[in-house]
Amino acid sequence: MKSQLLEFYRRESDRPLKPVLMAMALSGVGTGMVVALANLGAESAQFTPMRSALLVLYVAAMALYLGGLRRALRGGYAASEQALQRVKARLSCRLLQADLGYVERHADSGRFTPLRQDTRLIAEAMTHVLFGLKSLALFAVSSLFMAWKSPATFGLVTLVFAATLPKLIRNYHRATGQTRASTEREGEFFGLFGHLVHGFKEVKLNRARSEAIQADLVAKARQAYAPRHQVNHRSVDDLQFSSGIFYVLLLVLVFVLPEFWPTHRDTIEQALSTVLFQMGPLTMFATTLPMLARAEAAVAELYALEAEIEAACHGRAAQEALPASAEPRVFERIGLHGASFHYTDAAGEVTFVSGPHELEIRRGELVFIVGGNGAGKSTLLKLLTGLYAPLQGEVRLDGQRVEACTRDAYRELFSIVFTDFHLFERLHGLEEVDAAEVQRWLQVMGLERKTRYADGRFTHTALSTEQRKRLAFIVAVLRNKPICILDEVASDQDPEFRRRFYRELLPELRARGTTVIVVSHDDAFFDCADRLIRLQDGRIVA
Ligand SMILES: Nc1ncnc2c1ncn2[C@@H]1O[C@H](COP(=O)(O)OP(=O)(O)OP(=O)(O)O)[C@@H](O)[C@H]1O
Repeated sequence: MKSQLLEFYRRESDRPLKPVLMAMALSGVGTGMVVALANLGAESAQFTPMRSALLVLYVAAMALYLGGLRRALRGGYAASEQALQRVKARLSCRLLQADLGYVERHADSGRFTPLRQDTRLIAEAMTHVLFGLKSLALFAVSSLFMAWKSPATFGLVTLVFAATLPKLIRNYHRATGQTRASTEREGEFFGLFGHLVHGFKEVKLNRARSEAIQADLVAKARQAYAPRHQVNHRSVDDLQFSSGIFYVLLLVLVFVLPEFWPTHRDTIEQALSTVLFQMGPLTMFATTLPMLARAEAAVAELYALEAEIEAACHGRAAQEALPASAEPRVFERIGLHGASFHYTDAAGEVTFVSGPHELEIRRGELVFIVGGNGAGKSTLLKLLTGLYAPLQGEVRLDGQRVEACTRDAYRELFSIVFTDFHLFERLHGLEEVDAAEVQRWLQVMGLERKTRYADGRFTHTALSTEQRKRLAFIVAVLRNKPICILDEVASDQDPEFRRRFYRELLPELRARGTTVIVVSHDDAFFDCADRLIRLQDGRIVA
């Protein structure tokens, strides 16, 4: 039986798994020997050389048990933690290489919940793997003891065990499949739960919406529970079946066999104690199976997510730190030449086409992109900045086509504040920034009494939406990139700030050599731009 879980630990960790499993198996053997030797020792109270030998063996078995357990648990936990840390790091690094479209499609869908939930399950599963193995080893030792004490009973137990095992294995595989189905449903539940948290204000204000969401959440939770419920039921059935069959066996041994086979009466006590001795590990093993099935499903889910992210990377190699020389710091012009992009819906139908565009922006320009809502301004920016690869045509930097292999470096030209900007907790990548410079910008933006900059972060970010947008603007400016893109940064700011933004801040940025591209609806300030680019229905019209 091939276990994806064991394969996962083996593949993802440097620590060899075999010695860990071996140590746990030996620990199980040690436990079995301790119990068997105690049984043998109890047979006679006389001090004989035989009893002394048993005592020595008992101490050795105890050492085997304790030593094996320590080695196995320490090694096992270390291997599973290392494996998970490696997979989490790999997945997050690969996600950074994935297409923006893929992340946009799944951002609110709960698709990334396996990273949190499944990794926890896999971490916990190591304990179940090890104790399951220990139970099997213990079962094997007790069987040997039984074979020695009562070969007939051993034969009977082996027969029963052989008849039971295929059913347990079949159920184990079925449980793995059903747990995966349940995980998918759970992802949908967490997706909706994320929406609830983000849209909490709206939900709070509207009873009908709140009730509908509640009903949807309950339905999704129930759908996730249904397959898991079946798995749980079957595991209880399995447990009942495997222990029940042993009780039947006991019944046969104690009440039936002696009637037909009188000599069996002499060994009945021994047989009885060894069968009872076997029941513990077997029951323990049966209880670990559902947990292992869940972890197997979690591994499959995690690798499926990785394959999906990998596909969204389109064969791009894992990113190594970009050499500073690869980052274009100086340019003369960037442009779109016949470049177009489109969105599709779930059925693959095109829902919006941006382009084809002919556009060139020169170094030092202050350009405004204008147009109605949904005209395609943000999409054009994503195309221009290399966040979306053109589906047709090309993006050029100083006349050179930007290829898949140079797109990462090309993107380094830009710092951007999008309309749906995100403020990270720390100013990642700005560790060397001059604190006095940050303070100066906080003053310029009228935020000096609202927050401070310390230890690589703004001390207080629970500000109004527009104040947060000003912080995002500061971060973009501090990045000091050749091109700064500001998507509707000023649209909802107060009139005085808006005036300063268009009349003072933008010219200041241009004066220090930054090319500035601004998306704006503020027609009162269109005169500030060197050039207007007007969009309508995804096309540049002027
Ligand atoms: N990630 C996306 N997936 C699918 N369709 C999208 C996506 N983003 C935008 N669209 C669609 O593309 C069209 C253009 O959107 P875009 O955001 O580029 O317009 P915009 O001019 O920036 O709008 P606004 O002024 O309202 O911000 C819209 O019809 C929108 O529904």
